[in-house]
Amino acid sequence: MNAAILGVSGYSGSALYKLLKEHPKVDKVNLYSRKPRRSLAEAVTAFKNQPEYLQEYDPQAIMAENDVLFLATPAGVSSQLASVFMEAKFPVIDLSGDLRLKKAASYEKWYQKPAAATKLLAQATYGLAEFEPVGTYIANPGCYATATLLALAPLVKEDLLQLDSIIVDAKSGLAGAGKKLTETSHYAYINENAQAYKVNCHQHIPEIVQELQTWNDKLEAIQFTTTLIPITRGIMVSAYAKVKPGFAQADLEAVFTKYYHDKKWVRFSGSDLPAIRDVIQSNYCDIGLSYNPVTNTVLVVSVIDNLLKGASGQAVQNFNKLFGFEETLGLPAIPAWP
Ligand SMILES: NC(=O)C1=CN([C@@H]2O[C@H](COP(=O)(O)OP(=O)(O)OC[C@H]3O[C@@H](n4cnc5c(N)ncnc54)[C@H](OP(=O)(O)O)[C@@H]3O)[C@@H](O)[C@H]2O)C=CC1
Ligand SMILES: CC(=O)N[C@@H](CCC(=O)OP(=O)(O)O)C(=O)O
Repeated sequence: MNAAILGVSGYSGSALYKLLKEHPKVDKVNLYSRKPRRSLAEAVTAFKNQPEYLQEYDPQAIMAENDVLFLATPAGVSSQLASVFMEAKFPVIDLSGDLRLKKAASYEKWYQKPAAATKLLAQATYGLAEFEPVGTYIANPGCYATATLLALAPLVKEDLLQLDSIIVDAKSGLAGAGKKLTETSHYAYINENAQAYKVNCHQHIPEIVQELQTWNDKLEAIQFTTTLIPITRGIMVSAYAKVKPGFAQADLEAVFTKYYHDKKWVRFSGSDLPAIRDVIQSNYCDIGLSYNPVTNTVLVVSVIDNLLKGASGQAVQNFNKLFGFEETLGLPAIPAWP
């Protein structure tokens, strides 16, 4: 089987390249770029011993030479590229947010860019791997959205929360912002610092709410804040909510165990709250919870490696599901420690 990547020179594209090169069912990885005729070594110095060249982006050639295309491009790109692949029913796994939101107006409001055509939005499948079936065009979830949705799913699906009380405090390392340098990604700014950003306007808010509403249509909104912290990889989500009367720590743990005991890439640890370090360089989402009977509030902590479970790892998980492979194939199950 051959796999194509557009965007290999970016952070999530590079992580994807490593996974696909080591995947037992992938014979060849073909790389395409808007800046072709470069060796991979020129595009990503860490890959200087790898033989591939970046080829011209040509949808017909991509479909002729590959079985699947991964798009690891920024928002605003795949909305322009998707239609030719959808018309041909050619499998695409899109790491960007372009086809995650079902309503074009919502995309335009939160991303401040023109949306993909409504027909394309309708054909894309939201790819939260633990809960959604795969389609031919998979809109891979956002990194914060993945960690948040996995933290809240059992509680929201079982209707155990006061739904207007959900507050999500999410923290991310810098690799989540991609390779582009900005004012806030200089070492002098990020080092020994923490900064809340995109408060009440983060593009993952509508994505999270859209998915939560498919699970519980009484939910209207969540409070969601993102903070940049001085690490390279990793996301920690702390989700707080008031619990309906009658539930204690053990009851909540039982619900999480029911949902996650058979999920290969979620490790629920009861009242032991996970740390970002526990999942780095793996495809795991680790989750723990603590119920406070004094305030009637549950805290659920979830951690992921944003470049793996939050991007390329979940993309390969979806690839495995799409082609009927074991969900764990080609994915790292041993985190880097220390
Ligand atoms: N980083 C993360 O943790 C996560 C990222 N994502 C999503 O994955 C996508 C990629 O993110 P990330 O890897 O961080 O981004 P980067 O900025 O690191 O990389 C972007 C890649 O896209 C390529 N690219 C940019 N513009 C175009 C274009 N017009 N046509 C073709 N290729 C283009 C770049 O190539 P070049 O500049 O060399 O031409 C580069 O390879 C984004 O949509 C992001 O939101 C999702 C979850 C987590
Ligand atoms: C630290 C950091 O800047 N993170 C990015 C994560 C975006 C992302 O990867 O998600 P999309 O695919 O939805 O754009 C952010 O907060 O926008």
